[in-house]
Amino acid sequence: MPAESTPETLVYARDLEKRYGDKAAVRGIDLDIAAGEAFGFLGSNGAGKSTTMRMIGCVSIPTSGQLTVLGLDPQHDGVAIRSRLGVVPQQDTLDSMLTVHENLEIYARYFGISGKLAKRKASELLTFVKLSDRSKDKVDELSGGMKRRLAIARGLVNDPEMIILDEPTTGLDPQARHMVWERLFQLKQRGVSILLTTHYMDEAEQLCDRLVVMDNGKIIAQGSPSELITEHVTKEVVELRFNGAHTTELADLAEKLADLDGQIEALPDRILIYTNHASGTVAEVRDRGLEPSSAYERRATLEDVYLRLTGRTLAEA
Ligand SMILES: Nc1ncnc2c1ncn2[C@@H]1O[C@H](COP(=O)(O)OP(=O)(O)OP(=O)(O)O)[C@@H](O)[C@H]1O
Repeated sequence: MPAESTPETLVYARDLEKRYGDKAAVRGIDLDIAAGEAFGFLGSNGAGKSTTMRMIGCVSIPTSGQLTVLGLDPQHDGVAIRSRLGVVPQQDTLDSMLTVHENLEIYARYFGISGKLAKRKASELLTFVKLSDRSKDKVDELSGGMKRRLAIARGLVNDPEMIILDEPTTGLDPQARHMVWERLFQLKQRGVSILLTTHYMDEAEQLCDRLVVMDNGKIIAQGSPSELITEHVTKEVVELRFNGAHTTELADLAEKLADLDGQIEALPDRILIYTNHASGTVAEVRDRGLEPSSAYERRATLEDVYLRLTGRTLAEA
């Protein structure tokens, strides 16, 4: 165990790298994730989030660098680490031939839990993820959100100290997402550490104590959601839209605002003004002869942080 990794350190990484042939998927990242944290990996497609999670989950061997998980070395103690982790992969890997209850019961056997104990555990977990009334149904009869909750229950079969979730709410409708979030809040309250990847800024803001923003295999920023916002953007944002105006026209309009107190960002469909004094900004815009078709003030979010750091919105990435 490296000197820097303490019993409270769940994940410790230094200069961690993963290459696939010539392609570097993860390019020398450092991580210090403490027990009890909800820790997020935020970034666009191909940023390296899943590859990092796979290394932490001991299913992918790092090409170079240092990595310890729960104080152990994944290359030598993979089995011991995995027995203490819960993993909820991005792809649905539930067994559609089995019932909801059987999925949990049979998965429990991989961890040496069988018989009455496995049945009891499956029932308890179905209560936890609010699927008790569907326990005899086949998995295919569940909605996407229910399947995701079942996958979370399955990841909890071995009472893990840490659960790893790869994009837990991608593709779910808002109500289903909230159900998943609520279960994850509950888990956190029970002291389970949570690692998750997400494309969703609101998810990261809701769930994560700390997070890293990844881009092109590197960590480009890290901190709590509020630290990231304070460090990289202003408190408030004014969003301006101009009927029918797109990239080129908006870039021209943005130039007329260059002397305003704030940073101006022209997107393909709107102009953003980052400022600490949103009130009064729209009047100043009008003073310069510009008439937005809509203007509204909001607080800055992680989406703004991502935009400032990469020059792209996550939707464009
Ligand atoms: N098994 C593999 N073989 C070759 N290249 C891979 C492999 N797995 C991932 N990559 C590449 O590594 C890079 C990082 O991929 P990764 O899946 O870690 O990104 P991600 O941030 O999780 O993206 P997403 O949000 O789409 O899941 C991508 O360019 C991807 O094509």
